[in-house]
Amino acid sequence: MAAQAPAIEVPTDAELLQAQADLWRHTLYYLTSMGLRCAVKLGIPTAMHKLGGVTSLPDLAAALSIPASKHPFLARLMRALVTSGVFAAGGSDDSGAELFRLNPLSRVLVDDVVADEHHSQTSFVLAGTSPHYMEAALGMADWFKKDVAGPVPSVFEDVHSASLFDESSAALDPELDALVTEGLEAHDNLGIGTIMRECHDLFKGLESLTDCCGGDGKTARAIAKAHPHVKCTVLDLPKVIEKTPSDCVVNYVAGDLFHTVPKAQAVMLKLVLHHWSDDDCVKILTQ
Ligand SMILES: C[S@+](CC[C@H](N)C(=O)[O-])C[C@H]1O[C@@H](n2cnc3c(N)ncnc32)[C@H](O)[C@@H]1O
Repeated sequence: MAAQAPAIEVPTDAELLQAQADLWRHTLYYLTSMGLRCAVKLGIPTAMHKLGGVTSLPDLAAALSIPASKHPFLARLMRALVTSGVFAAGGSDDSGAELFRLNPLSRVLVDDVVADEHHSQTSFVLAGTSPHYMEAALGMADWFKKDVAGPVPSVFEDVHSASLFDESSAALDPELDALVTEGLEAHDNLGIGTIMRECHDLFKGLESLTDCCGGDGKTARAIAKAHPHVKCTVLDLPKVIEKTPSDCVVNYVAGDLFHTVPKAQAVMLKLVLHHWSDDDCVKILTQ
């Protein structure tokens, strides 16, 4: 006799209403990311910066050349992005018009500003919300069902037959490859000022350091500037090092962290190990 499925526990009305609200939230959550992508593609943070960091909807619509038929939808987008914390509500102006402000998050999405500690993160957003990333995420259920012998490919590798950071991703989509590299550099450069201020003592007494996967060397240069006695070396892939102008502050080495890591008293692995499997991490740490 077939086993009977267990009875489903009946939730209370309050639980059911909460469950329904949560279900809607989780089902449509991707629209938060897409709203952020839309704001970046329209250049909303940069336009707000040029308007003094605070704007009414008509001024924003005019700055972005949004057609009148879409103004009510721009209002919805902005309110949704305030709710998700991308912008801040700015009260209202003398005529009672609703205002929106840049907050710390949207400030790092302002392009075309040259300042030591400003590194626009727009390429990170555009890469992370790109069609290739979305397609990979949509392939997750099929990926789970496939049994594989040997190393398990990531969902991205499974769906696109390409791996991030290597030649295959450049062949898949050169624009995405450039965005990913740019986005990582921007991320790498974002918090270095804070790290130098908050973790100053960490580098005391150190004579040499290798920044493994150190990209364009911004982090290593900041360390060398704050701690001139530390001899800094950057290791990254040849395609990254070839594009990095050499300087007299940091030593740049092109290579693969699985094969060689330039010798130093300390090795920095910032935002590296999460990308690899446990076995690969052991290989990296062995190096
Ligand atoms: C996510 S990692 C680390 C980024 C950086 N340290 C940071 O904090 O943002 C990205 C960097 O790793 C480099 N990379 C990827 N695979 C590598 C390998 N096998 N050997 C050396 N560098 C590699 C990439 O070229 C890229 O610059």
